Amino acid sequence: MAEIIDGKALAEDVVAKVKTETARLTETGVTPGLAVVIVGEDPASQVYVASKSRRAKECGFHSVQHSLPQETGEEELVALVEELNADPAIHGILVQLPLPKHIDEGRIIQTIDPDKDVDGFHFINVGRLGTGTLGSAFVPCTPAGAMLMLERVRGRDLSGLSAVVIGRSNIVGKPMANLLLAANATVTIAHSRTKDLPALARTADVLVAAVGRPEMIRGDWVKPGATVIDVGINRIPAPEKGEGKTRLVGDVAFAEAKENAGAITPVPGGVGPMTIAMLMANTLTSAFRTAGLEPPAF
Ligand SMILES: Nc1nc2c(c(=O)[nH]1)N[C@@H](CN(C=O)c1ccc(C(=O)N[C@@H](CCC(=O)O)C(=O)O)cc1)CN2
Repeated sequence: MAEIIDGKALAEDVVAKVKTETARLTETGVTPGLAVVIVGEDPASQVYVASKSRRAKECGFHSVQHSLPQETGEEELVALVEELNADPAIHGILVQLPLPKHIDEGRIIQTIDPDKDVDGFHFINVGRLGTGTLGSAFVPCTPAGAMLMLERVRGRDLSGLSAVVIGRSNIVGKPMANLLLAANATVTIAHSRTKDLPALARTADVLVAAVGRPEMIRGDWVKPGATVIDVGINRIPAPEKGEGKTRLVGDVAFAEAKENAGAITPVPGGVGPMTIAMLMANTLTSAFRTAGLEPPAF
């Protein structure tokens, strides 16, 4: 039976460290500032943004939230991001995704000052991560959190281990693969066109699922003793809980996979809470850099 890697507990540890380091930085006259921008009324996005703003306050940050209506124009959003770029009290800017369809997401992300891009989505930060220039990069929060969870069971150096990342998104799959490579794992990125995915998954000492398909990765895809990191967060119908009720599941069939895995992250309570904790860590890092100080390591 696998060890369950508790994302909620680890997220609390990260936030506790952010709080301590924020207090230390604030004594020098710099308070970390985070601006969170949301456009529209998507209920899940509203929950995530509220959690981010709440966590930022809890950490002692200067926390600003801009909630814009669904019909906000692209130029208006660009203007807001430029204003935040120029605001010295703001060290981190996060624009919640997805944006409404009439707004070019790519343009908005590239408008964010790379040195305030605490989501790590700007080309400059993608390039820094891709070239292993991690000292100056912002690493996207979900893969950064997933790596901390992995570190708890496998340590920092993954030399000699094979890692398979299922999913090739810019937000999770590709940065995760780069982080695993930077930790010396031998990395394969798999996707919907990969031949015999179950057989490839079974070769992995570290299996990362980031496909966005509920419970696609079955128990017999998991090599005995492997570490399984489930990045998927999918809401599915749960008629057993009552009519119209839903429940959250990952991309991994958890009950089956935990029988084979050595360690596994749950959903909920796994990578999700770590995403928000790492946003706090990235914002703190940005504030330390702005102050010309060495940021704490997470
Ligand atoms: N600009 C960004 N947009 C989005 C990101 C991101 O990193 N940056 N990631 C996701 C959503 N997300 C944060 O924004 C996020 C998703 C899920 C969780 C989380 O804690 N999930 C809980 C379950 C919550 C529930 O009950 O619904 C869990 O897994 O335990 C946190 C953050 C897309 N957009």
